[in-house]
Amino acid sequence: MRLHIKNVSHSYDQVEALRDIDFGIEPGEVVALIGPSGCGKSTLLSIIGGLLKPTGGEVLMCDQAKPEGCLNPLTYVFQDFALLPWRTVAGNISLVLEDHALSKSERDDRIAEVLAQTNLSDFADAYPKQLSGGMKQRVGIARALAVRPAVLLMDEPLSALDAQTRILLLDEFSDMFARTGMTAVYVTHNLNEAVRLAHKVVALRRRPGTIKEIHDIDVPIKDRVEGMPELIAHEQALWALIRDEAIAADKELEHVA
Ligand SMILES: Nc1ncnc2c1ncn2[C@@H]1O[C@H](COP(=O)(O)OP(=O)(O)OP(=O)(O)O)[C@@H](O)[C@H]1O
Repeated sequence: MRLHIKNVSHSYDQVEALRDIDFGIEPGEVVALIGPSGCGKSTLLSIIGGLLKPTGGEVLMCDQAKPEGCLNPLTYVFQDFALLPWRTVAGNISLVLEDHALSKSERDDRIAEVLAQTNLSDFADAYPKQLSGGMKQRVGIARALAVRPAVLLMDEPLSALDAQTRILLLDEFSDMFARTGMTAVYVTHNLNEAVRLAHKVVALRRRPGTIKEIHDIDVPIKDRVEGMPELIAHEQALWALIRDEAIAADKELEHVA
């Protein structure tokens, strides 16, 4: 499915969060949204996902192409996992399937499939409190994949995890994108994640959030490895783009605190 973010603007009462954001998301493309705190990344993701209606512009689905068996074209992966503690891993995944007309065996097959894809098959009956943060986020990914989305919307999915787990999951995300050719929008503060995962990085400036630059990364995702000179160069270029505003945003937050 191709999306067109067409002249999207959004204001929260007096706060102009986004102004005239315009870009396309092609099928199979991973787009990272980066920029300083408060530049409107999460607002834009919510608008793309249909959780928030923009005060100007629109998000167009330019075609209806969806993966076979797609139950929900736009699906979220949350920073804080958003798992129900009283449900098992399989039960948490089942939750997103229960409102759909699937037989029990179809549901069980889908659950088994996404558990296998996320290396969780042995943990189907575990409860969230028994899992590490990295495992919980794998469940978040499995739950999102269970509906076979056309576009995966990921809001800082690694930011609640410790450094080692981030490295491991970043490798897994990279494998997943390379293997499945999935379309995704990935919000992050972390430029290393952006250059490992994205074909296209949309850098926003703040007050109001506008596009500063759309930066293409033409290294195939399957060939990207940590520390690769091309990726380091892209990361440095992105940092040069947002550095001054990131510092300004940080000072402001310190001041507020
Ligand atoms: N519900 C809301 N009501 C009022 N203002 C809001 C609301 N949500 C966000 N804002 C404001 O809109 C602007 C953009 O916020 P948003 O959370 O989208 O930015 P962000 O880039 O995702 O920030 P961060 O990187 O810190 O998560 C900020 O100035 C923020 O204070």
